[in-house]
Formats: sequence, C-alpha cells, structure tokens
Amino acid sequence: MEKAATKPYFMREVPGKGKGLIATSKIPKGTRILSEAPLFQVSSVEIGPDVLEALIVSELHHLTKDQKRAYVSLCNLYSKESEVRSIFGIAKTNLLLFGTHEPEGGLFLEMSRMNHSCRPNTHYNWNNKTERLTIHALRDIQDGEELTVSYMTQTGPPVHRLKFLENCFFFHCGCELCGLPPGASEESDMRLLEIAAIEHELEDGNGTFYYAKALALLREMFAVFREERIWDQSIPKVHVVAFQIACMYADERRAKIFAQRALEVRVVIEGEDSLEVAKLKGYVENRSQHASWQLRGRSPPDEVVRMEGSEVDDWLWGKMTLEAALNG
Ligand SMILES: C[S@@+](CC[C@H](N)C(=O)[O-])C[C@H]1O[C@@H](n2cnc3c(N)ncnc32)[C@H](O)[C@@H]1O
Repeated sequence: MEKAATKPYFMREVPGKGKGLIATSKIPKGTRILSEAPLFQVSSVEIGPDVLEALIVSELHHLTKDQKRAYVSLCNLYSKESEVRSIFGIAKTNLLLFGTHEPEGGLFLEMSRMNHSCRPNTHYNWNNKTERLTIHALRDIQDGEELTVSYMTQTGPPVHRLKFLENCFFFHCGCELCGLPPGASEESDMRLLEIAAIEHELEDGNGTFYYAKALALLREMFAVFREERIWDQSIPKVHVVAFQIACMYADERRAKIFAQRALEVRVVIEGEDSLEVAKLKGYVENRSQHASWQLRGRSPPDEVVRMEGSEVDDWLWGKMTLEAALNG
C-alpha cells in the first residue's frame, strides 16, 4: 500500500453539492489518501440533543481557535430549523459512526468535506488499532476528479438510494451514477436489482443451500459487482462469505484462496494495519480455526493439480468440476 506524501487533494465548491475534495494529482488504487484523528469522540451518536450539545460545547473548549473556526464552518443540514442550534446541527450533520454496529462516533474535519457518491472512488474505515479514520483509493483516481465516499453501507436500486439519502441526509443525490443518461442508467439499475435479488436468495436459502449453489450465487454476484464497477467493501465481503461456506464444508483449497483474495482487497481498502486484515491473515494461515469449520461435514477433496488462468476461477467458484476445468 502506498501512502500519499502530502495531501493529494484540495477543497473547492462542487456544483450542486456545496464544498468537496478534489484530487490534485493521479492517485493510484490502494493509496492511503487520508489518516485523520477525530476532533472529538462521542460515546454514542444517539444520545439526546441536550446531552450531545453539552458534550460538544465542553469539547469545543479544548480546541484551538483554528479548530473551532473549522468546526463552525462545516456544513449544517439543520440550519433552517430554528429550534436546532448550530453547534448541535453541525455535529448531527457530520458525526460519523466508527462502525455500523457500534454506537461510538467522532467528528472529522477533513472527512466532513467529502461528498457522497453511489459509485464512490474511495472507502473510509475507522481503524481501531491506530484510532484514526482512513480513506483509501478504490481505483486509480485522475487529477481533478472529485474524491467521494458512500454514506450508505451498501448500494441498491436508485429509488431506494434516493429515498434513503433524502430521508437520512436531506439531499437529492447528484452523483455520477444518479446522473447517468436513461439508457446507461437502466443497465446499471438492472445490475443493482440483480445484486439485490441474489442477496435475498442467499439470505432466504441460508443454511439450506448446497455448497455448489451458494458458490454459484456468489460467483454471479461478484461478476455483477465487476460489471457495475463496484470496488468497495462488497468485494471482500463476497470473498469472506465464500470463505465461510468453504470452511463449513472443510474445503481446504478453496477456503485458502478465498481468504487470500479477501485479504488482498481488504488491504487495498483499509491498509496493512487494519485489524480485519490481521484477522484474514490468520485465516490464510489456519483455515480450520474458523468457527464454521466442517459444520456441514467435509466436501470430497479435489485432487491437487496445476491449473492456469481462468481454469482456477472456474474451479474456485464451482463453475466446473476440476476434471471439466482441466479437459477444457
Ligand atoms: C458531510 S457534508 C459534505 C460536504 C459538504 N458538501 C460541505 O460543503 O461541507 C454532506 C452534505 O453535502 C452535500 N452532498 C453530499 N453528497 C452529495 C451528493 N451526492 N449530491 C448532492 N449533495 C451532496 C449535501 O448537502 C449533504 O448534506
């Protein structure tokens, strides 16, 4: 993983979105663009307005003049609601949860300037080890491109995305994906609907599928992610699920490759120092430590034979038996 030497971006007005961050040079995929400590942390973003406001006022006392100035200049979604005071409105707009299932959050001055995209070019992660927020490039980013993150935990069909962003963040999304011309938009919509349908099928069939069916669904989902140019946490997630399923059947060879692939993409989006990366490294070394190891018995082991290129993928995702992969 490469680390940007100096800030590879600057802030400017972006039409229709307020301020945003713009790349000042080409940023290769996997680059750590930002590693930011929180201005302050809160134990829960869900605490009542009065308690939260009192907490922030006390935090602001510890800040420098420049930090205070930067805080009050942040975006405030609640500025039109007279009963919401601006200190609280700014916090509500910009506080970021450390994890989807964790109540804790923090306020990050730089990250707060990043706009949302339904097809983002960066990924953010709270690193519990370094206690910093990191931003990594999901793909090569060109000089002059806006740096974007997703405010959603996963993508979905446009009606759901737009409704979610309007309800939770009070804006109408003006990202590249939501602004696609009708033809291109329909193709993307179809792919996103297909992903949602596969996710449902996997959830519904959880526990009842045959191994091959589960792998086939995951393979299909991965292919659609690639077509749709989704490179975010969905990619390691697909590989982690495939790894868990391979573990259930004690399928040693596939489990190792899925763990390795999940690890490679996790490093791109979170960096070598992420705890999740450390966990995956452990699984690459020792698959049978996984809690689901052999829960469904043991799949007949494939013979160890040399395979090349697409043969490996066809075999890995269960598209072909080892024999068919080798006999073309
Ligand atoms: C956390 S702030 C991001 C930085 C903000 N643009 C600023 O000027 O500080 C979130 C706000 O930015 C705007 N925004 C972010 N992503 C957007 C998008 N995709 N389309 C339109 N507005 C967006 C919305 O007003 C949203 O409430």
